[in-house]
Amino acid sequence: MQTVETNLVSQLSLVSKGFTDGDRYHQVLDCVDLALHSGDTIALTGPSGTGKSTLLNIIAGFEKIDSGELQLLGQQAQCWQDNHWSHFRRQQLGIVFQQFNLLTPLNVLDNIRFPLQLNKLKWSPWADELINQLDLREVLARPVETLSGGQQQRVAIARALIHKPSLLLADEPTGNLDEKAGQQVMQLLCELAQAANTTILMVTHSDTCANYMQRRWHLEQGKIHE
Ligand SMILES: Nc1ncnc2c1ncn2[C@@H]1O[C@H](COP(=O)(O)OP(=O)(O)OP(=O)(O)O)[C@@H](O)[C@H]1O
Repeated sequence: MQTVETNLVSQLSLVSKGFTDGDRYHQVLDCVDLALHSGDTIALTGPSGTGKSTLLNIIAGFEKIDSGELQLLGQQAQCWQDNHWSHFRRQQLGIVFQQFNLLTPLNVLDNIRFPLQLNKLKWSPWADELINQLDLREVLARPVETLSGGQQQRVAIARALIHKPSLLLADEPTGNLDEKAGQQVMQLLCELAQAANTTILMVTHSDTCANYMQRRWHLEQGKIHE
């Protein structure tokens, strides 16, 4: 009898993905197998251009796989329709994009509480803690486009965490922050992982940040090495 792993958040089996560049095919993931369990915190490292963002985009449903299987919360996600992906992203996922992807007509507070409104959730003590820890209280009324890169990154982190997602995908979440702010963000991520059993897959080029995570996956030449 097949046993079902209840704490399995995502599993990739023999996943391959590539892009066509003119008449050249560039393989980015080559038969990758990996499993993410509840509460796992993983740093994803590897040289520039090896496919780290692509892997996050696949798990978030922004890129389709060429072959293999993608499982999310026990379901075959490669068969999901757009509305199923939207539902999953809204309820289960927090994403910190490399380019932040903030909602530019809105101010900081409206950006941060957007996931709460989508999920019909109330403001919580955790929301206040995020704002304080990320030092955003003074700028809540400011339009996001008037903020510095580091401030925008902190808004993006607050927005990704505010609904306590079961899975957080973060693409270099401390890339624009100074050392102190970067360490505060890493501590927040670890706190969230413990308090809410959130699984974290975080792309980073920083050894210091990677050391905050329990495990490290290195992506190179299409393969993941632990
Ligand atoms: N939509 C796309 N169309 C064509 N090529 C793409 C696309 N997305 C990514 N690529 C290519 O796939 C490769 C992997 O890109 P990806 O952004 O995933 O790398 P990365 O490891 O995240 O890089 P970095 O560390 O510089 O952010 C690169 O060669 C990139 O040019």
